[in-house]
Amino acid sequence: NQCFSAVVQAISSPIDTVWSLVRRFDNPQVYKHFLKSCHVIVGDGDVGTLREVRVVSGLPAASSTEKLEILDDEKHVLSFSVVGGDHRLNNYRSVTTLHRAEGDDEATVVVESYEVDVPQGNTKEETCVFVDTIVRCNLQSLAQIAENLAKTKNHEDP
Ligand SMILES: O=C(Cc1cc(C2CC2)c(-n2cc(CNC(=O)c3cnc4ccccc4n3)nn2)c(C2CC2)c1)NC1(C(=O)O)CCCCC1
Repeated sequence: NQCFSAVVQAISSPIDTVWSLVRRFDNPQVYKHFLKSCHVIVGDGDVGTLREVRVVSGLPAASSTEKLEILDDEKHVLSFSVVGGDHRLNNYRSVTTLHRAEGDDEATVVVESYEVDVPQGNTKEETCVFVDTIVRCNLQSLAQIAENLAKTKNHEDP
């Protein structure tokens, strides 16, 4: 019994700027503010890399072990799965894709879809609401950082 959903976020920043943030599997805490730290257990940041992330204190879980499944710099696709940790997100796997916004080269649309097992004692609906909320937070934070980066870059360029 799994739940599937997707979150879409428009970002006023060029696709390469947004991708430079999303593609860093070794440094997710740049925009995922529920994460306190991340360290790579195995690998060099390419497909197959394993990371351990620690969440900020005060949350029920403490850590999660995650594996990079897809990293495509041409198609702007990143996918990872959760393979361990002291939480209840079993068989979580997400795919994040970036798209140039129609008719605006300075804008990007991010689509993050995921699947996860519905935990014992929760409904499909509750699980989607729970995960959608976190993913939406992450993508809103990504938008803020990417838009700030785009401003500074434009400022530097003559
Ligand atoms: O952003 C993050 C960081 C992140 C990672 C984790 C867990 C260590 C993995 C957590 N967390 C999870 C928990 C314990 N509750 C669950 O397990 C859990 C699972 N089913 C549920 C279903 C319904 C209701 C409550 C549920 N409750 N305590 N803390 C958080 C807290 C909630 C804000 C944030 N993680 C994702 C990412 O994109 O990196 C996006 C979200 C999915 C995982 C990947």
